[in-house]
Amino acid sequence: MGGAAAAAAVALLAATRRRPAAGPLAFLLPRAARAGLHEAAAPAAEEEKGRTRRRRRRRSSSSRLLGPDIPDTWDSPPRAAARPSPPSGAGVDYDSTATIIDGKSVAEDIRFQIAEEVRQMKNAVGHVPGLAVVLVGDRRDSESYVRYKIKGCEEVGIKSLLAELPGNCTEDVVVDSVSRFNEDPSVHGILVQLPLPQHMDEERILSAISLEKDVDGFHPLNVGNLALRSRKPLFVPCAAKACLELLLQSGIELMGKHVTVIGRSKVVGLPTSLLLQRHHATVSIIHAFTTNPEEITRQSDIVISAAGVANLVRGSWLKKGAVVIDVGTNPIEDPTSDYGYRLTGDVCFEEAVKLASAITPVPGGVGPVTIAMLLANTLDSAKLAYGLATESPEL
Ligand SMILES: Nc1nc(=O)c2c([nH]1)NC[C@@H]1CN(c3ccc(C(=O)N[C@@H](CCC(=O)O)C(=O)O)cc3)C=[N+]21
Repeated sequence: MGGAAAAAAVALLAATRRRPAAGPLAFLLPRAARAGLHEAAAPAAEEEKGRTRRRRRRRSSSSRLLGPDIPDTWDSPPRAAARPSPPSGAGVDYDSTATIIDGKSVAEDIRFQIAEEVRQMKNAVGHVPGLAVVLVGDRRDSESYVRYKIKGCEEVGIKSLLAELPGNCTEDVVVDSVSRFNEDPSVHGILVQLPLPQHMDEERILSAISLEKDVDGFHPLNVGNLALRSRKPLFVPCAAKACLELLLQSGIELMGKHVTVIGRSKVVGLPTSLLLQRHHATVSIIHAFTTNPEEITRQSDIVISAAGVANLVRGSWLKKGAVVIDVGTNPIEDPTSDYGYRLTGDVCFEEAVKLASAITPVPGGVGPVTIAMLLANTLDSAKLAYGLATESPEL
């Protein structure tokens, strides 16, 4: 190592040591992770900010949710702050409360359309789509989500199959169950409900799902194709699609907007941030090691929270007029409710509703649309299987 490189390495080490072990969201982490592990700070490379780019549509066929396919063409030399955008909703009276984005009715419309397509499929090929759900263990929240999924299938005429396995079964038993569904031609989508019991290797079980039936979109090839803008994944994770659907249907501009995604899970945070980049948003991702989450979030035009922490996002985290999408579904003990608990989001709704220009409630926001997107992915998979798809993704 040369002198300069060695000096740089020492400086980096020193900087690393100076960093606190974890940021304010560290309570999200298991104890072991909090104690020592931490990641390199992400360079705040907001390259696109303030620069103009030529907008040219190359291909009109890319589907709406995957975002418009526009090349990154940089003006040279870059002009700083070329497009100062006014604060979104400027001039609006913020004493008035936010528009409540009605996920239930969006989901209903999507289900109506899916039901019609399922009928057409049955007429054309004599088959309906099939969804298999694998539920391991007896978590109450997982049991309710699985119930919603099966009810959704019934409403649109999709066949559903449920494999319920005990929490103490072996990984092999789960993989066998997945393999049987892989081979069943009446099954077009397979979903293994997460989280799995701690002793199980999630990656092994999820990679047993065949790519063509991965309606959750968690297969590495689907995630990779989502990340590569020139490619199209077979399936995009349902919650990410739900967030984009709600933003697009609410007429919210994404191109060039600063969006903060709180959480980086494969179920929500990661795919949502990738999808947003395909829509040309400038994306900040906040997680348990982020040192200044409140500051970053307060600069955002749009905040999407999927941290799984009740009341994490307070009013002080939001810029006036921001759009808030709350993906959190946190079970809170409530003896007065039917199942002994109720759901609450990540966002302190009472505070946020006074500042935001639009906000999704919990329940009745992202959740129902997520289920509708699962049904949509299952329908798409069946269309591919029966040769009814008009547009084939790249593999
Ligand atoms: N392999 C896998 N795929 C998933 O997509 C997946 C998962 N595992 N594990 C858990 C999370 C969570 N999730 C929800 C979906 C719908 C509602 C939903 O419909 N919520 C209603 C609930 C209404 C109520 O209970 O009061 C609402 O928000 O209105 C909630 C949560 C999917 N997930």
